[in-house]
Amino acid sequence: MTVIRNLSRAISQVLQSPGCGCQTSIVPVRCIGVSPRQVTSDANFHSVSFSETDHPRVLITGGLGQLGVGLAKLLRKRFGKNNVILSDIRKPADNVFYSGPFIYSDILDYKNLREIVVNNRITWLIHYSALLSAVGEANVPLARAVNITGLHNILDIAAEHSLRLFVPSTIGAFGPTSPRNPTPDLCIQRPRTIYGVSKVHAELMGEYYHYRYGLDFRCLRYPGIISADSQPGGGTTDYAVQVFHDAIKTGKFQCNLKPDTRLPMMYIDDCLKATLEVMEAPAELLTMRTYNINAMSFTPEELVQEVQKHVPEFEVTYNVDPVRQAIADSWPMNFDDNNARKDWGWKHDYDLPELVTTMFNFLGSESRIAQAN
Ligand SMILES: NC(=O)c1ccc[n+]([C@@H]2O[C@H](COP(=O)([O-])OP(=O)(O)OC[C@H]3O[C@@H](n4cnc5c(N)ncnc54)[C@H](O)[C@@H]3O)[C@@H](O)[C@H]2O)c1
Ligand SMILES: C[C@@H](O)[C@H](N)C(=O)O
Repeated sequence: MTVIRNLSRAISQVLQSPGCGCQTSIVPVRCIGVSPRQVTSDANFHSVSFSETDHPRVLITGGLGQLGVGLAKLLRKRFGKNNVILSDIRKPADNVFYSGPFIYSDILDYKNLREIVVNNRITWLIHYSALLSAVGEANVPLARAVNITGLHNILDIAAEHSLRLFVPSTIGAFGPTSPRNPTPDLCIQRPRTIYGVSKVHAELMGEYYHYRYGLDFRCLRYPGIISADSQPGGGTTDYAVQVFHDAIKTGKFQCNLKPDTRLPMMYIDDCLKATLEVMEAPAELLTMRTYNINAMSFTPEELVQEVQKHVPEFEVTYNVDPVRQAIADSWPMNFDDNNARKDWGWKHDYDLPELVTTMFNFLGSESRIAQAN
């Protein structure tokens, strides 16, 4: 019995090693790189073999947005600076450029993506490029190209090169006919934004590639993310970041959502921690490939009350943006993330008071430094 237990533990350790993207085969001998673009209907993907001490070689697409730079910092601490490559179509700031490898990559250029993956021996792909909810509604053709066509490129590259692939989804993948309080992992998903539609598409395509081709696809539905040292890229939850900057700069804030609009939110450190944890989770713990994650849920009114504990004279007025309000009214109010907690031990660190204190500590010290210079 002991021998069998040890043997099965050894096999599962091989399957759990960070670089191993294999679920379908117990003995991943070598990579057979077959792309769904190139091949037969019954193709099966196999993993590259890795020694257990190997670190993954990570490529982050869309890395200059709100989340990518922070994720690169976290992953570089864990896997080494040169094992994590940031990429985007924009020009990086000096501090980002000099903090580790950066490369130009347009996800709509399949050949260029493939070249980057091959030349850098990438094993993990974190796909952050996207147009968010509000900017997506302002430019539907571009959102469709980046969020859907771009995703197809990413899926094919990941399958062809046996990568472990992370694609974030969002609370925006639900719509007005979904249960909103709370919203479980599995329920009706009929979003009314191109952003939401593209994210449901990503969830379904990723899961399909997983079951059809053995792609190691992993996906978390993020709530609205709040960060101090990076700006949001044009979403419906952006107000919850701007409020801190305005409280410090002017003591006044104009909110573009109604005071009682409740949405799930999360501090960036929790979001990045969850992303690393799900990427490192042993495959056999994942009973699903797409999980809700949650930390807190609040309205603008509740956030303002918490902000006023730090800036008592803080004033807010409401000037509702009908596009953003309609989007927010169709999204979850509370997120049910019990499956993530049960399967791979997800646990958030920041609640609302902790988040607000952390934001003010960070932004306050930044503005003191700016005043001193
Ligand atoms: N920030 C949030 O609150 C939040 C919540 C849920 C899900 N997400 C998801 O997390 C991911 C990262 O979010 P973010 O807030 O950092 O987004 P962001 O909008 O701040 O950044 C997206 C990046 O994608 C890049 N990009 C656009 N077109 C591209 C192309 N053709 N090729 C390569 N890059 C391109 C942009 O230059 C930008 O830097 C997105 O997929 C988003 O949907 C974010
Ligand atoms: C929620 C999330 O996907 C993004 N922050 C948006 O509002 O569009």
